[in-house]
Amino acid sequence: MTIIGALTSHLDPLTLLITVVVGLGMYLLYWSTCVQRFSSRNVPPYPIRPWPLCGHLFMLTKQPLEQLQKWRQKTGDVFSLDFAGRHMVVVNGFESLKDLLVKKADKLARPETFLMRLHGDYGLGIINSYGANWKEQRTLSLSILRAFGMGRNVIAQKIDEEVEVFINELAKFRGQPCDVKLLVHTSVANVLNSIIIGQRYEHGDPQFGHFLRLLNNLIARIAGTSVLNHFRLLRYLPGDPFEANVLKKLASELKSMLMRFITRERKKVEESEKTNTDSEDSTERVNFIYEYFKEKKAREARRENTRLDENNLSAIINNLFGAGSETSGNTVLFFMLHMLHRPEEQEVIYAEIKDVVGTHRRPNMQDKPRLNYLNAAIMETQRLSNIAPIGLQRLVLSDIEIKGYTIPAGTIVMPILDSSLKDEQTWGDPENFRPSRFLADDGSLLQPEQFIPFSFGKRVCLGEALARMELFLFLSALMQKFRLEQEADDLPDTSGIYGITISPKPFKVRMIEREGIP
Ligand code: HEM
Repeated sequence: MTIIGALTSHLDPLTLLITVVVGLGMYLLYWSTCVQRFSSRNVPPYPIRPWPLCGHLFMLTKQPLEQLQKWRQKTGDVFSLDFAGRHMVVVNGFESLKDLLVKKADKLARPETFLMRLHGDYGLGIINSYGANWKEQRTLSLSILRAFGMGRNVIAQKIDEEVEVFINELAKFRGQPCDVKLLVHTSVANVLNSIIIGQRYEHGDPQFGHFLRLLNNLIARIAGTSVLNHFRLLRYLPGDPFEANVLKKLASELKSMLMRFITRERKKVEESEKTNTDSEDSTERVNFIYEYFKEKKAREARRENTRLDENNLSAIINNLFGAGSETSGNTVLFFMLHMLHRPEEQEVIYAEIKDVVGTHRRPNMQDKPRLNYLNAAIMETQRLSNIAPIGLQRLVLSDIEIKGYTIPAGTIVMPILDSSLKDEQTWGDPENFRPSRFLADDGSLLQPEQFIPFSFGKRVCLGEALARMELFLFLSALMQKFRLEQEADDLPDTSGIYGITISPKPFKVRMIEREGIP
């Protein structure tokens, strides 16, 4: 719902008038101090004069990336925007992004959003925290995930279990046109279930279905409430026109579901301590929550000062599900879309798999270094159809210099990852899907430093290794087993829909089984 729609349908004329007058007065007051504050400093310029009250906010609604690129051409790599009185700075281009995200990383935190305030999780977990707490939570989370990926590689095993179900479910369509979105997202969420809570669910399980609906419902509503980040007064409007209370209810239901798993695993750790039965081989034991508690207990036993606790753990689980399901799922879907557009690329990938792996077994992680064309096609999907093109925002803690401009403390910075992934000078023809750009003349895989779909610096995506493994195992099995064919004469569009991440528009595909694949 638009602001105007929400205001007019929920307020009587007098309240509306008072709201407008008070809002305007506050804005003018803010604006005059804002102009004074910035006029004396070397801050990045505006590309265009901001509108009263909302600044540039509503100039960015429909195709934000395209608009940001137009402004970049006019103003340069680094420019300012005004979001309802809040100073924002947009940073483009590989060198400026590196300066910001790698060299100046210590002077950056995350800004608090309305949603974080609603959840009460600003400063908790990984995504929304910074400083010492972020460091402790991130370091432990990463080391748990790394340990799962080492030796017998529990993560690869868990993904492979899910891949088998995924492939069998796809085969059930028997080449009929199907919308695979739910299947893809369910499979990817199930990988996270296995890793985080230690159990997977059957597709169609009512409890899992409820969890997925909650998560999707929550994610779908977040974009609608983002206006509240900038117009704080609107939070107090009667009638909940932006559904903030619905969001709060959904979030607390999700949290209490997760708390049940947290309690279960805490009890398991306490039980195993009492009975001394913590067997290394127990696959049931291998889950993120259990390992987190085990480490918490160990630090407490050593009387270390630790911030490991249930509030941080619950925030981390939210972070992992929030950041880890849509992202990988949408990348799988974009890959399928690009394959539909390019039957000839499908045949190259299939021939490579047939040559390296054969058709008697599914590809595994040992095959990955030898399936370079497939790896290049996955990278090209992530470059061209990046699901997080605007990156994650930063809050500047103390003044920094980028490209000769001063970005003052308190500013929110938007790092535009797409500006590196689609840079014409780097890629030549950035708008074309051309996997061979990632291959050297001898067929080996290139890793250009400008390829940053997972961002870079100390805040680089925590799930990068997991996501790469998922993408490889799901997509190699998919390309080995099926040829993808379009449903109708018109090929589905490869452009995305803006939300929390970029997702493909709904499409149908025929999954045609190749001969002789298990
Ligand atoms: C194709 C899949 C994925 C892509 C493209 C992706 C991309 C990103 C990007 C661009 C960021 C922002 C980094 C920054 O702030 O500069 C990020 C952060 C993060 N991602 Fe991912 N991600 C993916 C999958 C995953 C998965 C599978 C997980 C975990 C299960 C995950 C967990 C996280 C977390 C926890 C952060 C916050 C890191 C921090 O603030 O320290 N991501 N991701």
